[in-house]
Amino acid sequence: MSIAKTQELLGFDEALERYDPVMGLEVHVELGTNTKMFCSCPTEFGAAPNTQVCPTCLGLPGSLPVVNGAAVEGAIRIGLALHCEIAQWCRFARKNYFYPDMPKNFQTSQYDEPISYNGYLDVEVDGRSFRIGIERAHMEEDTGKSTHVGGATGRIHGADYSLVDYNRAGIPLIEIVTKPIEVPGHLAPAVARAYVTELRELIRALGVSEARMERGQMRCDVNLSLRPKGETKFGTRSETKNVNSLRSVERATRYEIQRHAAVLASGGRIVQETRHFHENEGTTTSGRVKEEAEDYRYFPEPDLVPVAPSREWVEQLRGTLPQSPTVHRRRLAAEWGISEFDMQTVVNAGALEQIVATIDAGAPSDQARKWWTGELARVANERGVDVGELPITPAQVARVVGLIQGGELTDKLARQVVEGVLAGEGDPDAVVAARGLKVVSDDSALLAAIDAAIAANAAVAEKIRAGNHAAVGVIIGAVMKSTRGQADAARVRELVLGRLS
Ligand SMILES: Nc1ncnc2c1ncn2[C@@H]1O[C@H](COP(=O)(O)OP(=O)(O)OP(=O)(O)O)[C@@H](O)[C@H]1O
Ligand SMILES: [Mg+2]
Ligand SMILES: [Mg+2]
Repeated sequence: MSIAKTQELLGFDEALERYDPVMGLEVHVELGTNTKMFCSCPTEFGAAPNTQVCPTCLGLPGSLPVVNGAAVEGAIRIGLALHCEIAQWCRFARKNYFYPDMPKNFQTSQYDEPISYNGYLDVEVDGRSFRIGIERAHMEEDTGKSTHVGGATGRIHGADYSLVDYNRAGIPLIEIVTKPIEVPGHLAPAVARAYVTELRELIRALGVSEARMERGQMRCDVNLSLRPKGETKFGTRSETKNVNSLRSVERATRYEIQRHAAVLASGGRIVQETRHFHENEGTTTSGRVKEEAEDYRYFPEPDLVPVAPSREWVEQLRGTLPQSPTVHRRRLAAEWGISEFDMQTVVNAGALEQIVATIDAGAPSDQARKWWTGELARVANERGVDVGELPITPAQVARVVGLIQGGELTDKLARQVVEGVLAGEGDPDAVVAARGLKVVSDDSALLAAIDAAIAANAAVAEKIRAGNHAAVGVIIGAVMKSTRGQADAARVRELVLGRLS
């Protein structure tokens, strides 16, 4: 059943003839610290619900928060990597609102005094570079996680009941907010995706988070507005919350451009509201009318001392920054002998990390690239997920490549092995065994198949005997068919010619 109401859309190109989009991206990153932001609860992913909680992260009376130094360090390193200024002195603030996933009824965040501000990140799309301004990157804590059960939709409206897990409440978050982004409209969705991709690479290079979007370790809010061409004043924005894959960031941006355009073109008004993106339908629906900043009644957190990182510490942390992802990619491209354009294809496929890991597991770089940007990218696209979410590991891909190079699999058989791994049939070797996919390398077995093919194609065999070697393909084809593609074609050719000379 389609849940999202079908909404009038304007064609993408048509929308961009009349309006220019303005975007703002808010990315939340969960830091991979051992303990939470303001208490010493563990942060392990996947623990039984409500087992990693204490009076502080549950907001019980009498509990007091203490700032996690490792989280501040992570925040500063992220700020420095984004070319931000680091505050000499900053405070936490209470952001007040009521929601069941937030036991304290306020979120400890930062408001007008973020730890870092005014930076940028460069991204590349279609061979063009865009500098995305960073407004600020501030520290806060995550909320609990709610699950809405039953009802007609499985969503909060109409659910029978909701469950909440507070293990996530209090996990350190860095919220990275861009300045308004103005790029050529037709590139806006790709630039949004490229920005989140680049940011993810950077966060991983820093080692501060695994930034796995499918685990919610990195989530993006897509703010979007349109303004009539030639106008300078920004239009009213919508804010699509918690978009959780690279592909969805791109799709949500595109959808909102088309939806805004349809509303505006028909004389309607955009209301400032939060929206939800639905992966299956590729649409957004209205969430809640957005609070204004004053609705949150921000005020300085009285239970925490200000954070005043010394300049020596900041400079020392600057010294720990990794090579920028751009420089790192240039080095890899040179190592692999590919152009920067090919490298961009790899990055935009979101496959860089998988390829590096596959090479580390022993595969040559061209083979690793071929699988991740070819067959696996195709399957990911078909399933509507990012390649990193496919149920196959770099080590498994490296094993498949190894089997091809050892002459035990042909390319065609290898694709079936990969299909088996993706279908959950186990490791490559298990799939080979279970599906009987090994190359038939035993000559006597091949000869039996060859003799049968010769007998079935007597006229062709006669031509080959008479010296017409071009006809050999017919016999090879018949052998490949009878061995279900499990023979090595080159070896079959040798044997057929040997038989018929
Ligand atoms: N008219 C607009 N059109 C598109 N983007 C906008 C517009 N005005 C602001 N933005 C962008 O939207 C984002 C707003 O994020 P910000 O965190 O500042 O505020 P918020 O969304 O009100 O707060 P919250 O953190 O509670 O979601 C920024 O990236 C900003 O650049
Ligand atoms: Mg927002
Ligand atoms: Mg925000």
